[in-house]
Amino acid sequence: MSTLKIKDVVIGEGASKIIVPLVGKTEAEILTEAEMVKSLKPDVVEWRVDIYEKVEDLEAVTALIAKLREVFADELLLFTFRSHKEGGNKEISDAFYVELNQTAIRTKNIDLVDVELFNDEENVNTLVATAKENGVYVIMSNHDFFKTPSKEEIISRLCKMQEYGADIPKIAVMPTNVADVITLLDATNTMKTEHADRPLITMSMGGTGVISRLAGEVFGSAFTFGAGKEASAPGQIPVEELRTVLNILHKSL
Ligand SMILES: O=C1C[C@@](O)(C(=O)O)C[C@@H](O)[C@@H]1O
Repeated sequence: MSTLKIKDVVIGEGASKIIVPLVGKTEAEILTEAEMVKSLKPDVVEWRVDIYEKVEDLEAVTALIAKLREVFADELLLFTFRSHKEGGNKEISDAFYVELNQTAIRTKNIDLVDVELFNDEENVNTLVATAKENGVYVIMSNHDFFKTPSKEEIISRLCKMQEYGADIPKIAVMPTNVADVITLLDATNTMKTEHADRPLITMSMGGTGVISRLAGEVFGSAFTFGAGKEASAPGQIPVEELRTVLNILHKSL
């Protein structure tokens, strides 16, 4: 597996890097939250644009991206529209999903964009191509908020993301028992050692899955999401606590 360097962040080496989501609804809330999140010194800040009240207004989205870029001049900025079917807040058409993400990419004010795997193949290809043309990195993602697919299925989805040209494949699944968490960790380790030629992000959500958010350096997840003002998914723990555990693990390895 090779590492990926974006600005000063070397991904896939050392302790898992920390991504903190912004989950405000209004511009004022998002900008206040941004200052608070900046003080937590994240490696990456994820703007969950599906929560923004004006997500359907491309001019408003573009203007807010520019303001977030000013706040996060040094951190990496990740633009994510999480669709309703994958645990997000809003339903939009496929056509608008492409338009929204292309608009964000073309501002060149973001470093990374989230593209969901389970989309029309042509749309996924279009978004990957637009990102590459504009120097924006793609995190390709898939979420199952109800269950954990088999190890083979998890690996097959992550491999499919590599085939699409994703810079960082990502999967988040929900465990219904401890064995499911082990399945996710086992799939991550096998992916890392046998299939992946680039960094990955995996997590098992909810309380039972928290170990997967802490032990990425051991099993092969290059990033972990920590809660800033508020968690954006079940199982995220506050950044300060997360960093403490990541450092303990890193020193032991
Ligand atoms: O895809 C992910 C991962 C996530 O769902 C989590 O479980 O930490 C949180 C989301 O904000 C992010 O877009």
